[in-house]
Amino acid sequence: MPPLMERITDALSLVRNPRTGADVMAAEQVRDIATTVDGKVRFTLLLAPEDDATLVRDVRQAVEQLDGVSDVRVDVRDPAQREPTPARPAPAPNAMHHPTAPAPKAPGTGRALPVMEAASAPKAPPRVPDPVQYPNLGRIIAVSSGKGGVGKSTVAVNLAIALAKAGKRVGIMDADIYGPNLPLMLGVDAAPAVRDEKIIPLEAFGIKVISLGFLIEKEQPAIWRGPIVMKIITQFLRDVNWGQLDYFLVDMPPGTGDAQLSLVQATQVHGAVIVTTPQQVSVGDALRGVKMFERTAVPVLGVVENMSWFENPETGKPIAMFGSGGGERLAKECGLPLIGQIPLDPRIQEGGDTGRPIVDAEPDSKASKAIHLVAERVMQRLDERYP
Ligand SMILES: Nc1ncnc2c1ncn2[C@@H]1O[C@H](COP(=O)(O)OP(=O)(O)OP(=O)(O)O)[C@@H](O)[C@H]1O
Repeated sequence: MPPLMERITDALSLVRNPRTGADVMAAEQVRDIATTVDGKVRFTLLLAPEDDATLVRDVRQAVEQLDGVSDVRVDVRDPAQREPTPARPAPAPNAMHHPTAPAPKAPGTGRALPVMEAASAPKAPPRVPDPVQYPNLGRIIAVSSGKGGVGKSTVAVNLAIALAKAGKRVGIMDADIYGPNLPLMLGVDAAPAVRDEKIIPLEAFGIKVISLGFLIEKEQPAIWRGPIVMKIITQFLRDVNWGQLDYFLVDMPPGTGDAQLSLVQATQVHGAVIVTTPQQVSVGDALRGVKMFERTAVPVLGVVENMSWFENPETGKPIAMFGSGGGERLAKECGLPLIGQIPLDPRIQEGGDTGRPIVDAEPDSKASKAIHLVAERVMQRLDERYP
């Protein structure tokens, strides 16, 4: 049977708005679909004043009749209303914490996010939550990039392992909710256990890791937005049993969207690392990222240029494959230090695809050494800022 989320979206695609004749999925009238492990489904329906209210019943019925669905909750919202900002989640435990809640399902059998019970559309006026301190997480570092595909996750994972190899206690959270790829890169993919109302992170290469990829059904459409993103991030910070860490890395989605804002609203981020590539002619995207962190009082620790050069296997000389100077230009323009240049190395991609990051697989490679250098500089910059 296809995953529940797919069946829900398929069922909703058959529901037509009598006023427009369009199906509610194609017309983007349904938002923020969330499921729990025990079959509770919740979503928002945008219902304009001129729409027929029977649409609420129709969408509910379409989902209720699906196998495995135990409860359906439809939050109706006027599309003219501004998207609500969630109030800070109440400390009270939600579905995931319920002692009788079933454990997450095994991998590949239709996992669902065990977090959505409390994800109600707030009735109170929107307010921005106060950041919460999580002293057990140590220094919180956001690894970010202006664009996708520059190697941000690769840098985050290898940096985390390099810090662990330096004797630090390290955790990493995949906030790249639109394309969580830490499970693949670290070769771990299982539904984490829940013990004493906390999620137990998985461990790989000496680091603790949690990813939405462990919890959602595969191929789930990327429709996490606004309030739901905030919920996920808060739960990953608060409801995962991280133990005491020295460094907590957050692999951000590219750009400056919901997740970036949610993270800085949810907690104090001690520093950000911006990953870029040499060919980034225009530094505009990355610059916007830097500005966003600065606006939210998150110090940017530096710029890492990835895929900086390629070593000619015959001569051992570096070749600038993709032009040069992008990282330096960005660093200069933002008044930031360039804290590392990582070469293009096919073994990095191999390591990413096979779940054996290069810092572990090829510790003596130039790429690994460059990453260790980044780790040292990150630690140093944080020590300077937070003596
Ligand atoms: N220095 C490198 N040398 C060779 N391949 C690399 C290097 N850095 C990253 N890659 C490869 O490039 C691809 C993109 O990397 P990655 O997924 O880390 O990028 P990203 O910026 O996190 O992308 P997105 O945000 O879109 O997920 C991957 O296949 C990765 O293995």
